[in-house]
Amino acid sequence: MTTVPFPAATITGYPRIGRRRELKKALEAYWAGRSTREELESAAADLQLATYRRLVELGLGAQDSSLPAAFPLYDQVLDTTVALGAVPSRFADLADAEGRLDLDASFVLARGDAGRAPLELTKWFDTNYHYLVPEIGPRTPFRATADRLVADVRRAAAHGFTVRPVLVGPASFLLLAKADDDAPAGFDPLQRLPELLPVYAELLQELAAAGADWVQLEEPALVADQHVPAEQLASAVWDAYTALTAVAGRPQLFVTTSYGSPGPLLHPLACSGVEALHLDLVKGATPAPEELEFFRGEDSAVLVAGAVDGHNVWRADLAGGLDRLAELARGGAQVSVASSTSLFHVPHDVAEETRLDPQLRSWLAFADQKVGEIVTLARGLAAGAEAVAGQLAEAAEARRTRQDAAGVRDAAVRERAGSLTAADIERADAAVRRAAQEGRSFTASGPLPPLPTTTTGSFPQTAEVRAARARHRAGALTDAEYDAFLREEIERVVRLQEELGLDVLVHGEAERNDMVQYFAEHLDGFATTVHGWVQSYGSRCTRPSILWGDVSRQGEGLRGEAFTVPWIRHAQSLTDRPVKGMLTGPVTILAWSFVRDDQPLGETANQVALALRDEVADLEAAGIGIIQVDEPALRELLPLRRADQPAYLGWSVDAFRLATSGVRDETQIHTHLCYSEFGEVVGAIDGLDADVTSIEAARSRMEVLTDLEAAGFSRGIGPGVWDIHSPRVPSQEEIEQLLERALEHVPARTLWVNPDCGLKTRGYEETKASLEHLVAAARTARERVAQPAGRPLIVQHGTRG
Ligand code: MET
Ligand SMILES: [Zn+2]
Repeated sequence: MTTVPFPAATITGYPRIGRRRELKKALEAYWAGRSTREELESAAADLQLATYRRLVELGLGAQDSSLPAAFPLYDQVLDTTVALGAVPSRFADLADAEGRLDLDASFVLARGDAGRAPLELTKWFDTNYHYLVPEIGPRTPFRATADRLVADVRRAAAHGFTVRPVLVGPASFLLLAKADDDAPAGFDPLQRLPELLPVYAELLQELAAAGADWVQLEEPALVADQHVPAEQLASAVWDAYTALTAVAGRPQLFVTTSYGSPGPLLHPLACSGVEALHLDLVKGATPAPEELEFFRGEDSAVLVAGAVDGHNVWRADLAGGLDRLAELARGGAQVSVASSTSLFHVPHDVAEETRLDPQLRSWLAFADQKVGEIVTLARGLAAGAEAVAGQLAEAAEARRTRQDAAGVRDAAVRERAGSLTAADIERADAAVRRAAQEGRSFTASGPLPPLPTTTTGSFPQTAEVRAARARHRAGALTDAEYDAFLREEIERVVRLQEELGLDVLVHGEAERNDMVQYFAEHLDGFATTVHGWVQSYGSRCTRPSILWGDVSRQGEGLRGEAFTVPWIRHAQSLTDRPVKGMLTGPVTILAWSFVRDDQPLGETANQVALALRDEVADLEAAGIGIIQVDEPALRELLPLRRADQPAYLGWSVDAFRLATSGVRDETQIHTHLCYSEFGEVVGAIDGLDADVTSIEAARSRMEVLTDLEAAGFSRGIGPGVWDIHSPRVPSQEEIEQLLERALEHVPARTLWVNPDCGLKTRGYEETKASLEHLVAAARTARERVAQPAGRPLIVQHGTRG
C-alpha cells in the first residue's frame, strides 16, 4: 500500500451538473437521440477536466488526492450499483456475458423502458436530492466492474491530476437498498454484506493499480437510525472495514459520514484501520474528548473535519471554525479540513449572480466560495490565524453586516410572531367544522355531491404558457399583456373542468413557474437566483430561493398585499362551481429553499406561516370557501435520528396550523402530500387538522389507507386514483376498482376523488382522457354508495350527478 498523506484541504464532492447545466443538456440530447454516445462521453469528460482545473485554481492540490472523482452521469448510488454489478433481477437481460451493465443499460435502470418501471427514486437523507434505490435479493449477482472508475482516474492522470475515486460504502449501499421483488418475506439486503466485501476489495485493488492513492467510501446511512439495532450495525461496520483494510494492494481508505453524527458507530469506523474518517461538524457533533482518543497516535485515522456547510449557502464563520479545528488538533488528532457534505447541494458560483443585491451576495458562499473557505481554514490550521488574518476579517465583516442589515430583522414581524398564543393554531372541533361544511352551499350550484371530484391544483404547463412567461421575463410581453394571457389561460382551464364535470375546480397555477419560487417572489425576505441550479435527480434541477430575512407579504404595512387572490378570484368569477384556493405550505417553502442559519427553523416557519395566514384570510374574504395548503415536503425534513423527530413534527405541524387556523368553521381547509409512505408521520398528518387531505395512492393501490385507518384517521381523505408520473391514461374501470377498495377503508362521506398530484408535467390529451374516466368512475361509485343498503349519507346529491 502506498502511504501518501491525506490532503490538508479537500471537498467530499462538487456540483456535477455544470455551471451552465452542460451535463443536463448533454444527457437530454443523448436521450432524445440528438447526439451520439461518444458526444455524451466527451461532454462528460470535458466537464470532469474543467472541474479539476477550477478546483486547482481555487486552491486544492492537483496531485495530492484532494480532488474527488465523483461524476455520476445520473446518480451516485446507481454508479455504485453498476460498479458492484448488482443487477436487479428484473433487469438481468441487460447485463453482458460478464454480468456487466454498460452506460445505456444503466440508463434503463434509471429511466425504465417500454416494459419496465425504473428503479425507485427516493430522497437522499434530509435533502431534496433523490437517488435510485438498489434492489437486492438473496441471489442478486455481485461482480466488480471498475472500468468507468478506472477510466476516470486514468483520464485525470493524463492531464496531470491525481484524483480520489468515490463509491458508496458497503454498509450504506445495502442500507439504502430495498429487497428485490424475488426476495422472500423478511429478507434484509444487509444479509449480503459478507458477499459484497470481496467485490469492494477487487474494485479497490483495481483502483490502486490504476494509480489511485486514496479512495473515498461514503457511509452517510450510518448517521441515521436504521431498522437494525445500533449494536448490530456496529459489528457489521467493524467486520466490513476490518475486512477491507486487510486487503492486499489496496489504496488508502477515506470514509465519509455526512448529514449527521455516526454516534455509536464512530468507534468501529475510526478504529477499523481506515486511514481517514470524515465527520460532519455542521449537522453532527464535534467529537467529545474521549472520542478524540480514537484519532490520537501514529497509526490513527486522520480526522477529516467537515467544517464548511455543504448543504446551505451562507458564508462560514471562519474564525469560529478555525478555533474548533485548532481545538481538535490540540486534542491530539491529525486534522484535515473538508466540506460537511458534498457541495452538489449548492450552486456553482456566487459570482454568477450579478443580479443579486451586492450586499446579500457578500453574505453567500456557493460551491466555489466554499472551496476557498476550506483552503483558508487549512492554511490557518497549518500556519496560524495570522497567516489568514485578511480572510478571517473579511468573513467576520460579512457576518456583521448580515446581522445588522435592514430586512434581516423586522421589528413588526418579530413582534407579531412573538405574541402568538395557543389559540392561534386552534380551530373548532373537526366534527363541528364538518357539520358546518356539509350544510354549506359552496357556491350557487348547491352543496357538494358525495365523493366530490377535484384535482390537486396545477394543470398542464404547455409550451405556450412557458413561452409567454419567458417572453414576459425578457420584456417582450408587457405586464398587461401577460396578465391578459394568464386570465385567458385560467378561463380555458375553468371551462375545461366544467365540461369534464369536476365538482371542485382549480385555477390551474399557470402563473407559477414553481410552487415554491412563485411564493418566494411575492414575499419579503426571499431572493431568487439566475444560475443557482442544483440537481434534484438525474438531469432534473431546481433553483432554490434564498430565504435571508424576516418574512411577510410584499407591499405596504405588516400584512402586505394578497398575491394569489386576484387569480383565484378571477377563476371563481367565471363559474358557479366552487374554486379551490391554492397555496404552498410553510414547511415545503422552507424545505425547497436555502434557509437562514441564524435562527431556529421553527421561528422562520412561523413567519412564513403568518404570511400565508394573511393570504388564507384574504382568500376567505374574497368568497373562496375551500383553500388547499400543500405540504409535500413535510416528510423530507424529518430528522434522521428518531429522538429528534418529535420536536421537528411539533414545530412543523404548528406552522401549518398557524397558516390555516384563522378561518371560519365553514371554510374547508385541504392539504396535499404527494407520497404514500406515512409510517413516521401519520400522527403528524392527523395533527395538521386539515379538513381534507389528498395523498398519493394509485401506484400502491390504496395500500396507504390501511395505515390511516389503523391510526384512526377520520377526516376527509382523497387517495390519488391516477398515477400522474407517467403519460398512461387509467381506465374508468380501474379507477372504479380503486374507489371500491378505498370505500373498504374510508366512509363515503369522507372520501374525495382526485389524482395523485398536480398535472403540470402532463399533456392535455392524457389529462382530458384521465379526468373523464375519473369523473365517470366517481359517478358510478356515488350511485353505488347511494343505494339504500349503503352507509348513511348526510350530504345531499349534487345537481350534476
Ligand atoms: C408537489 S405537490 C404539487 C401540488 C400543486 N398544487 C400542484 O398541483 O402542482
Ligand atoms: Zn403532489
